[in-house]
Amino acid sequence: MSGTPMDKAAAARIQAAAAKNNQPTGTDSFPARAQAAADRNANAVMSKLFRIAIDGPGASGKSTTAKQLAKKLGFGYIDSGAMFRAITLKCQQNNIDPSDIANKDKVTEIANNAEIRFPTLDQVELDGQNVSELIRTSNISRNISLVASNWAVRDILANQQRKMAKGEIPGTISTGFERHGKLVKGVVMDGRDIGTVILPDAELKIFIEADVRIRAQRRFDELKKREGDALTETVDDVERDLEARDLADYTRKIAPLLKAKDAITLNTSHLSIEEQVDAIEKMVLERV
Ligand SMILES: Nc1ncnc2c1ncn2[C@@H]1O[C@H](COP(=O)(O)OP(=O)(O)O)[C@@H](O)[C@H]1O
Ligand SMILES: Nc1ccn([C@H]2C[C@H](O)[C@@H](COP(=O)(O)OP(=O)(O)O)O2)c(=O)n1
Repeated sequence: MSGTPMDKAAAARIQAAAAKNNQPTGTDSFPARAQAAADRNANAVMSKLFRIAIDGPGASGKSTTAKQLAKKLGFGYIDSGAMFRAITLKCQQNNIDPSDIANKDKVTEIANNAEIRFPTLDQVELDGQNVSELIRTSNISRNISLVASNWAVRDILANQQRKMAKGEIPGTISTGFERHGKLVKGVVMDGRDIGTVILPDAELKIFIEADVRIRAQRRFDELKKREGDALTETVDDVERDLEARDLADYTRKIAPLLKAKDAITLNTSHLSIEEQVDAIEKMVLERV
């Protein structure tokens, strides 16, 4: 795609200067080269990704919003929580208890060797297997905080998350959208430390919140839909689990859940999914 044409006055000025200096004005002329440089510059601006960092506590609506937003804008999507969930699952599959300090190196090895991919907006793959459903059980949620507070695991995943955001590790593709005649490509990443640690210079940072009872009810409904009569937990159980995980996330020493200074708070307690997606889409359009 070519960039914005130089304005006529600038081209005329260059043409006049070239004539004065007796320079050629054909395809290898200064104006032609200046136009090519302007095009390259415009393309460089367009190839810079618009990065949206979404953080917040569990079941506040981050991933639902991030996915729909990514779909609407044609952006890539990286679910950083799913990566911690996948490592927790892999520990369980290998009978490694992450709470046992003696297993520290084994947990690091698991994280180092785990290949986590997002082939579509809704799919999570671990070592080539679709684990999208397996990672969302309450059992994984209850055991994840030990993995999330392991600095070696965080370091390994942080590295992968930054590479994914740059497109250096294959992820969901950004096709982008047209705005003012330019193609805007981007990526949405959600988690706990995206705006503070992973992408501190993201173009837009959102901190999503919702009342804990509302979050518990939403997560309960989701689990009920997935597990049906097999679900043994009540809304109160889900609320207790969420509170315990929030506490672990807010108080851990490394990369705690924190609202970045320049993040915009969005409370979704009384919003519909469509309203929260539209609100962030509006913020994106205001900035590009
Ligand atoms: N505004 C909303 N109204 C009703 N349900 C919602 C809303 N936002 C999210 N949900 C639902 O709440 C549950 C938790 O949302 P999710 O996006 O998974 O949260 P998070 O990624 O923050 O853990 C999902 O089942 C989702 O469909
Ligand atoms: N960037 C991130 C993302 C998730 N985590 C950890 C802490 C979270 O409690 C778990 C699960 O995250 P996830 O976003 O999947 O959880 P919820 O869907 O919000 O319940 O992973 C993290 O430490 N850092």
